[in-house]
Amino acid sequence: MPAGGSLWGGFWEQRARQLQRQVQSFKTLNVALFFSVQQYQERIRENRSEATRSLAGDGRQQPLRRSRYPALNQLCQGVRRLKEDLKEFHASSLVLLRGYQAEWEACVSEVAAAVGGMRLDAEALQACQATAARLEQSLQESRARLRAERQRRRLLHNALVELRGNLRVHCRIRPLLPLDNEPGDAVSQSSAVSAEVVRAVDDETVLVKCNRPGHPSINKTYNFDRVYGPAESQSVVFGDVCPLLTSLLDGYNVCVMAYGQTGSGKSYTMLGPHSKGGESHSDMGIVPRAVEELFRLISENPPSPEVEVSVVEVYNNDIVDLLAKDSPAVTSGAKREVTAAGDARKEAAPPTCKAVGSASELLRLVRGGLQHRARLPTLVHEDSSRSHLIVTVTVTTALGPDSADPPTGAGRKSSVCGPARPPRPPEPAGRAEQACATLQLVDLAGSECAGVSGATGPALRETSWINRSLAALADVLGALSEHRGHVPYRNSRLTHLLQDSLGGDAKFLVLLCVSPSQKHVAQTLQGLGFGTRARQVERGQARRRPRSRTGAV
Ligand SMILES: Nc1ncnc2c1ncn2[C@@H]1O[C@H](COP(=O)(O)OP(=O)(O)OP(=O)(O)O)[C@@H](O)[C@H]1O
Repeated sequence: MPAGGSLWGGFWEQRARQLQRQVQSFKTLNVALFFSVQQYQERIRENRSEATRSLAGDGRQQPLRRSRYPALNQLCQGVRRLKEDLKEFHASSLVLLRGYQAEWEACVSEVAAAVGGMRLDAEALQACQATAARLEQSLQESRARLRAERQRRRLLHNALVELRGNLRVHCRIRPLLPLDNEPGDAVSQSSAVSAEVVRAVDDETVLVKCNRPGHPSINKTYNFDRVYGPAESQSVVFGDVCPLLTSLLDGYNVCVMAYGQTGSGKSYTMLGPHSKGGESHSDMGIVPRAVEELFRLISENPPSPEVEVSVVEVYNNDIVDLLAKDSPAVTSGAKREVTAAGDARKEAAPPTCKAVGSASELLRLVRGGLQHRARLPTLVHEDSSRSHLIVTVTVTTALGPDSADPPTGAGRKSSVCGPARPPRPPEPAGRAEQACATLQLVDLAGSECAGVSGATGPALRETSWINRSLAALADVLGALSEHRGHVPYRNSRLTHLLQDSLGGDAKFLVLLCVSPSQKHVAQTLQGLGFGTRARQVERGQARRRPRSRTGAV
């Protein structure tokens, strides 16, 4: 309770206000209760009057109920019928259901049987796959064996070739080109494939298969030491020439000669697509590649040998010096004639022979010489060579005291090895020995049929000389293969120039170029025949070409 009198007064005032508020709320509650009581009383009254009304209505409805009995009866009968229908429906549904169940069970057993069958199939498939894998493996093994056998056979064949005289024939089939289309020939124009009648069966076999209406059908195979298909690159072809350069530096004469009809790819193979240079490295022909490889080998094996080059062409059976640029005769258009080494007629000058110190220097000279080479567009080839081109690279190497006649390739990175030969007797003291070897790179003019090439006038004379010199070449090879006592080298300037390589002791590679086209099939058969005859030549083993510093070869 508060302590002071004023505090007491405040307390009671507050208390009085509270009580007044309570009284007020009780009054409000009382009024609300009053109204509720009145509402309840009102509801009781309403219920009473409703009950009275209901009792009165029940008395009125008795007759109505009685009138509704028949309808109720009908309704009951309808319900009964409905129940019976329902029962029937149930029974028929049951029958259907059983039928469906039987069908389902049959399906299930069919599926089970199929699954079982599939499992068996899968097992059989697995067994087949296992067999296929075994067969694949044995195929791989057989292939590897075949490769090894081929390699062995090639080595044996190489040894045989060395023994028979180092003359190899490689055949290159060029791709089909637009120039192979025969004017007006619907077949070859519409289908390049049908016009392709020459193909490489494997890397040693060429197949010629041709059925032309009105001509006897041809189906013939030819074997060579190596066959290049149309897709084989310049570098692949050079890969087989490359080892010969090692032999050259070991003192062996080497000759690589491209033979084939006009437009068959000889210049492409030997020089590249543009003989004037500027081609991409991958297109480079054998001449630039051989020159680069030669100087690469030289740089790896010091001391450097002396290298000289001469470039001549045989044109209309005249030997023309293509390096004699300074000659007024050449600049004025007439060409200077020279003679083959060993020719009895001494009145003609030997070809210009230039010393070179690098591959680029040598190639510059060759390209310069090529600008003077005789060329002419013909109906068969728009840039046809009308002369035989002979690039001769002479390499003179000083031989060490223990280097007399080693097996080919000794001391070099790679080589085409011949069988070992007995050592030569030692040179007298004080005489340094030199190996002087020549590399002849020959791009022959193409054989051609005057009627087909459309040659007339001077061009016809060129064609005639080309064909005559190629016939002379075939005669020489024929005489060599038959071991005739007389070999007609002097029937043509070409064979005379190549005498050392053809009948001598050089390592000789003939690159036989052929067109795959049906249009050229007759010339192709002639070329393949030439290659086959060349393979029959046996010349004896290649020998190194040593000479004393003072003496001649
Ligand atoms: N392997 C090849 N791949 C692509 N094109 C080639 C191939 N061989 C030759 N050719 C093309 O075929 C055409 C004829 O080739 P090439 O000039 O070498 O013939 P050729 O035998 O030297 O003819 P000719 O004896 O008349 O001079 C050229 O356009 C050349 O580029």
